[in-house]
Order: sequence, then structure tokens, then C-alpha cells
Amino acid sequence: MIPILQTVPPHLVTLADHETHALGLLDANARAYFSGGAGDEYTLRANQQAWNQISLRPRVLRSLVGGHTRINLLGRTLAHPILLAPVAFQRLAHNDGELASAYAAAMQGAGFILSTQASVALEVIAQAIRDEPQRGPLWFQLYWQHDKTLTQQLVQRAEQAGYEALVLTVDAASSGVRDRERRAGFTLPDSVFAANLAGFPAPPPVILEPGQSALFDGLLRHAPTWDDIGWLQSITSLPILLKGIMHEEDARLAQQHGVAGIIVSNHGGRTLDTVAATATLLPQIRAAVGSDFIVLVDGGIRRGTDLLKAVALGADAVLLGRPAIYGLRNAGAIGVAHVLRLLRDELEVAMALCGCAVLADVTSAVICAGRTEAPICS
Ligand SMILES: Cc1cc2nc3c(=O)[nH]c(=O)nc-3n(C[C@H](O)[C@H](O)[C@H](O)COP(=O)(O)O)c2cc1C
Ligand SMILES: O=C(O)C(=O)c1ccccc1
Repeated sequence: MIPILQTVPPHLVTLADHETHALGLLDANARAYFSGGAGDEYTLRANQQAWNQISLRPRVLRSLVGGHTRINLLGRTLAHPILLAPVAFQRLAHNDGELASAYAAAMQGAGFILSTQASVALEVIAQAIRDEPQRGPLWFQLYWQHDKTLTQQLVQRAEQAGYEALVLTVDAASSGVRDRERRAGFTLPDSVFAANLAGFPAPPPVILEPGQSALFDGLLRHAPTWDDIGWLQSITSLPILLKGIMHEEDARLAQQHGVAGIIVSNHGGRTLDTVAATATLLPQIRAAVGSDFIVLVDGGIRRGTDLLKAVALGADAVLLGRPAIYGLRNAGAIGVAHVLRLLRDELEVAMALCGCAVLADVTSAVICAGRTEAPICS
């Protein structure tokens, strides 16, 4: 089913314009959910600020003819290094929800990562974009379930439906302290639900002994650990990426456990507040794993220059979270496609004006020295 086409208001020419416009359209409930972060939202703000604080050092008079933004990722050639991040419950933003986003990604050659908590079922998404010739990779984001059989069912369904990789999110064993959502009294309307989990049994109630913690002895009892990565690898032939790596030691552990890659992410500032910005964490993590391991990054990417800096700091590609949701609210699939197009076009301009014809030319030489140094926390 092709989603209904809408038009983008002509005054929306940046991702920030999309955000402002969408925030005016979203109801208070959905606005708090999509735009909010954890705690006082320091990390949410820091993600964007950190990209802005990196200065560029362009090179000039280089030949740029034949330049392009193509990359190779997990055996495929992609037109550009942008994937849509897994974002839950997209039908809160637009009735077409993830179907519109996936369709837009396919039209723009962007990768699409469907959340376990999507409001459209994984099979519906895969079927809708399967035959789109330009489409980018389709990956499934996995949230570990309280029962391994259920986790395995999700993995098998994703594999069966044609998803090309699994993205195991490892930074959200517990939900963050989402004060903005709590103030807004956020609830899901009955019409929006986790479609992939329909029919899944609720976790059995936990009877706590005196002195036990509802978090440590309750919820976290079922959280995955490094020991579970081998099991996940044993039940699937899909490549696995770990999303939410923030420390170079964990990056090394991921590599030692034989996963295909990692995503440097702090969940868009939604889980633990005051975590360092991903732009700050990325260089050390890339240095820890060497140049051949897949490292993606997300958080606060709003401009082509942000994307260029991510590549300069060692990312192979980036994930885009909230801006796609704002495009979705503003104009459905067309809005998401517009957001992706704007970012691609800005990346090309940034590359050209830095004297980089291809992404391999985008190295730490294009940014000012000092920004790639280890953060103070190490
Ligand atoms: C409303 C919302 C829902 C999200 N849901 C998920 C999810 O289901 N799974 C996941 O791994 N990450 C989820 N994320 C995190 C994103 O995948 C991504 O890491 C983050 O949004 C990137 O930052 P950005 O929004 O600044 O681009 C969510 C983010 C938002 C804003
Ligand atoms: O909102 C989120 O960021 C998220 O990842 C999530 C986790 C569980 C249920 C729904 C969304």
C-alpha cells in the first residue's frame, strides 16, 4: 500500500524548520514523547551542541568531478550514509506511521531500522518496500524479551520477512527517567500499540523478597548480558550490531564477541542524562576498534556538516532519529523523504566545500585539531 501523498510547506528548508513546524502540530502527549529526553535533558542538548562545537578546516582548489556520497555497508553499496534510526510508535506522529517512514527511506535509498516497539508490524513493512529498486538496507531493532522464546520468535520473524541485520539495543535495560513525559502524563492511545508484540504474554509477576529491588531483581532479571550474545548469534545467520555503545571497552568487547558492528549512541539523550555527547565519544571508540570494524553513530545530527564531522571522527554512517519523525508529522512519507533529501544535499555541499570528493576523503584533517582528543572523562 502506497501511503497518501502530502505536500511539504515551502518554508521548511532545514531539519530545524521541520522540527519547529512539527512541534506546533503534535499534540502535547506525542510532543513530549518524541521531543523529550531523560532527566534535565543535558545529553539531549549536548548531542547537538557537540557537533556545532567542532570547527571545519576546508581544503580548496581540488578536483571534485565524479564525487559522490556512496558507501559500502555489510556487503551492499548505498547511495549515502544515512539510515533512519529505530523510533517506537510512529503512528503517534502520523496515521501511516512506520509504513510512511520506511517507504520514504526506500525512495531516498536510506537504510531503515524498524523498532521492536513499532506501531506497524515488521511483516507489513518488509512487504511494502521489498520490491523498491532503490531501497537501502532494512534492519530490525531488537529489544530483548522477558522470555527467550519470544526473543527467538521476533528474530525468526525478522529473518523470515527479509530483514538484513539485527540491531540489538543495549543502552535501555531500564527506561530512562523521562521527566518531560511524566509531566505531560504521557500515555499511548488505544489505537497505537506495539504491533510486533501483539499476542505476546505479559511478563509473569515477580514476587520480591524483603530488601530486593523491583529494578535489579525484577525488570533486570531478564536483561541480556554479554553471555547472551553467543546465544543470539547461534539462533540467527543475520549480522548483529549493538546499539548504544558509549565506552571504548564495550566497543572492544563487542568486537571480541564477533558482532558485525556497533552504533555509538546515547539513545538521543533519552535514557541516562549527562552521558557525554556521541560526537565526544566517537573518536576514542573508533580508535579502540580499528578502521575495519563497522561503527555508526547517532544523536543530534541535524545538518550535513554534522554528518560530515561524524565521518571525520570515524563513523561509517549515521542514524537519524527525531528529524524523520518531524518530517512524518509534517507531510507523511513525503515529509520524511524531504528531510532525508535535505540532509543528503547538505552533506554533498559540505563535502564539496571541504574539498572532499568521496567520503574516504573526509578524515580528521578536515576538522580542527583538539576536537579528536580524548574527552576529560577517560
Ligand atoms: C521517540 C523516540 C523513540 C525511540 N525508540 C527507540 C526504540 O524503540 N529503539 C531504539 O533502539 N531506539 C529508540 N530511540 C532512539 C533512536 O533510535 C536514536 O538513537 C535517537 O533518536 C538518535 O538521536 P536523534 O533523535 O537526536 O537523531 C527512540 C528515539 C526517540 C526520539
Ligand atoms: O522511547 C524509547 O526511546 C524507546 O526506546 C522505547 C522503549 C520501550 C518501549 C517503547 C519505546
